[in-house]
Order: sequence, then C-alpha cells, then structure tokens
Amino acid sequence: MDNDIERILYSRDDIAKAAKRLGKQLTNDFQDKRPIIISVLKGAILFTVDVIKEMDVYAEIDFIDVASYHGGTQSSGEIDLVRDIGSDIAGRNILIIEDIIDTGRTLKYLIDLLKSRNAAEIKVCTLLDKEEGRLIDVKADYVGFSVPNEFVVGYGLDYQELYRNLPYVGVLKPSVYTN
Ligand SMILES: O=P(O)(O)OC[C@H]1O[C@H](OP(=O)(O)OP(=O)(O)O)[C@H](O)[C@@H]1O
Ligand code: HPA
Ligand SMILES: [Mg+2]
Repeated sequence: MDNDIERILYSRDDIAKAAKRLGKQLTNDFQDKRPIIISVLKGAILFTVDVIKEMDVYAEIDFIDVASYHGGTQSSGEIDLVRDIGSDIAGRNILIIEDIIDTGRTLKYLIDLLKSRNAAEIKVCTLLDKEEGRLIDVKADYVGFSVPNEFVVGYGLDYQELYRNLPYVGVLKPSVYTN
C-alpha cells in the first residue's frame, strides 16, 4: 500500500500525540457530563479507539454509520444513514467523533439529526479538518490537524474501501484514482 502514497502527512507518532493532546482536553471538558460518544463509521473507527483511551471520564459509546462518498474522491452530496445509534440522546451531552470534516455535509446532517432528537449539547472532535473543502459552514470544537485540500487516505480514511488500515494519514497518488 505504501507505494500508492505520494507523501505522509501525519505519522503514527504524530497521531498518537494528537490523540493524547485531545484526550486531555476532552477529559477536562467532559468531567461530570457523562457524555454519549458517537463515533461516525466507518472512517472514525481507528481515531475513536485511540482517543477514547485517552479520556478519563465516565462515557457511553455508540456508533452511527453514514456514507456519502461511496468509495470515491467526491461527496455524492447525499448522506445515506446506513446504521443508526441505539441510544436515547434526549437531554444528553453528545461528543461526535469524526475522522475528517471536508465539505461539512456529513457533520451538518449529524448535528441536525441529533438536534431533532433533543440532545442537550453537541460537541465535535475530528482528527482532520479540511477547511478549504468546506461548502457548508460547520466547525469542530476539537481538531487534530488542519489538512490541505488534497485527497487523503489511511488511519480510517478510504479510497474504494481500501487503505483504512494504514497506520498513518497520507496523500493518495492521483495516478491511483485518475486512470
Ligand atoms: O465533510 P464531508 O464532505 O461530508 O466528508 C466527511 C465525511 O466523509 C467521509 O465518510 P464517507 O462517506 O466516505 O463514509 P466512510 O466513513 O464509511 O468512508 C468521512 O469519514 C466523513 O464522515
Ligand atoms: O480526503 C478524504 N479522503 C477520504 N475520505 C474523505 N471523505 C471526505 N474527504 C476525504
Ligand atoms: Mg469514505
């Protein structure tokens, strides 16, 4: 897989350090809030596992699976709800964990959904923030890295469902997806 990567942006070590840093902040901010942590599948799986281990708070964990890229490099513009959470979130403090915020469409969809179910507070933690990709004005409260406007893979992020298991985040060689 390494041969398909143009350059590494964030190494295994960089990501571990970011997870530690964010975990400290989250521990501080979510003390006594007993949050429901909602991990956004599939991309956020690796980051979720690493960041929640750095959070010393009583927290419940749930998963939602939404999809809009369907393996490609462009958002389809439509968010499919593949699997919903099982928790009752009314009146609860929510922490969404994402791998990347790009156009902002997925996050807007999630925030609207959780608000419609009367969540008390919704905060967002993302490993990567691709601000230049934004089409909808949404913001994360906790950000690992600001990422350049290129298609990235690894550490949960896929192209055609592959590369999620790379231990780092890198830019995919355009030749991989342009021929
Ligand atoms: O800000 P946006 O432009 O909406 O992009 C961000 C979303 O897109 C990706 O999900 P994807 O639809 O690829 O599903 P996946 O996590 O299963 O790969 C990623 O994991 C985020 O959830
Ligand atoms: O740059 C990206 N890579 C992989 N998946 C994504 N989903 C949104 N942006 C990206
Ligand atoms: Mg994807």
